[in-house]
Amino acid sequence: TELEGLELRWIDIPLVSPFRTSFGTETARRVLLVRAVTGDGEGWGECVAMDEPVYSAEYVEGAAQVIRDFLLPRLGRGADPWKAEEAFRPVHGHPMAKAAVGAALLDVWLRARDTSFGEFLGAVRPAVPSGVSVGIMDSVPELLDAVDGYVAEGYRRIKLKIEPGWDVAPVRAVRERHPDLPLQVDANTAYTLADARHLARLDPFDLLLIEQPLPEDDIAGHAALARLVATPICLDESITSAAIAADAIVRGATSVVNIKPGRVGGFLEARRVHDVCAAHGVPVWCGGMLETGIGRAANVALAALPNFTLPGDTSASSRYFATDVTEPFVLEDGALLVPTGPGIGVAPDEAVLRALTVRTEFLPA
Ligand SMILES: CC(=O)N[C@@H](Cc1ccc2ccccc2c1)C(=O)O
Ligand SMILES: [Mg+2]
Repeated sequence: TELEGLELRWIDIPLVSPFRTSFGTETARRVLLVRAVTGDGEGWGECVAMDEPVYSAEYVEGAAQVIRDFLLPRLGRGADPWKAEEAFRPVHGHPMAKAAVGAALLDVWLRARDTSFGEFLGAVRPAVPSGVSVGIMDSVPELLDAVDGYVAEGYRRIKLKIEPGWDVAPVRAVRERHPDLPLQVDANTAYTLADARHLARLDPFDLLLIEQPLPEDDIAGHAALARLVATPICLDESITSAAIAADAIVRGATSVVNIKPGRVGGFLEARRVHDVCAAHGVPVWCGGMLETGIGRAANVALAALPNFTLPGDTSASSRYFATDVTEPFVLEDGALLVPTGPGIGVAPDEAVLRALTVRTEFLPA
C-alpha cells in the first residue's frame, strides 16, 4: 500500500552512567526515531547517528535533513523496502539515515504480513547471548568494579574501550581478575600502524579480538597490523557494505566482523554482510549504538542469524537506560529473547515517548 508520510521524532534519553570512548564521553543520547505511516499501519526505525559526527560522518540533524530533503522525495508514496533501497542508491553515504527509514518501512511491511523480523531475516535461535561494552574509566579499580558488576549480571563477554594510555594495564587487570572470561577490546580508530608493537603487548591476554584499532579508511594498515599482532583484528567503522566486508576479508584486514545495520545502510544490507562473511568463514557479531528498545529489538532478531557466533553488544536496556522507550530488554541467563511479534515485535510506550520527546515533525509523502 502507499506511504502517507514519515514522522521524525527527536528524543533525549539520559544514560545511567557516563560512557567514555576514545572519541569522547556521552551522558545522554539525542535519538532520532522514524515512524512510517502507510495504509496498512505504522512502523518504527531508529537512527543510530550521534549528536556529533565523532563515531562516523553522520549526526542527528544531518540525518534528519537527508531524510527530509533527499530520501523521502525519492520514495514518493512507495513503501516497499526493496524499492526504497533502490530509490536511495543515488544518494551517496548517509547509511544511518537510510537505515532508519528502511527499518521503519520494513517494520510496517512485516507487521502487515504478520511476520517477525526474526522470521524474515532467518533467525535460527530463540535467544542471543549478550556481551557488554565497558567504557574508559578514571582508574583500574573503578573499571574492575564495573566489570565485576556486569559479570555478576550474567554477561557472556566483556568488551573494554581502549585508547593510547588506557590499554595494556586495564586489560591485564581484568584478565588477572577473570582468567576465563571472554574478553575483547575496541579502540574506535585511536591507534596508528606505528603502534603495532605496542598493540602486540595485548597478545598474552588471550583476547577474542581487537576492534577497529586504526582509522576506518585504512584497510591496508589493518592488513599490515594483522601480520604483526597475534590477536584477531575485528572491523567496525570500516565495514560500510557487504562489498567492503569482502574486500577487507580477502585483503587480510579482518578476521571477525562487527555488524551494525545503521552503519551499512539497513537490515537488508546487514544480512548481505552476514552472508558474505559466512561465505568466507568469517564469524560476525552484532554491534551496538546505545539503541533504545526500538533499534535493540531489530538488532536482537538480526543477531539470531546462523553466522552470528560471537556474543554482541546487544546488552540489556538497563545497561544504558533507567527507563527504555519500549518494554525493557532484560538479560535472562546472559541472553536476550528474540521478539516473536509481528515486525520488530515491540512498540514504544506512548507516555514514556511523550516525556522524552523534544520535537516531532510529520513529513507527508
Ligand atoms: C557499544 C559500543 O561500544 N558502541 C560503539 C561505540 C559507541 C560509543 C558511544 C556511543 C554513544 C552514543 C551513540 C553511539 C555510541 C557508539 C562501538 O562499538 O564502537
Ligand atoms: Mg566498535
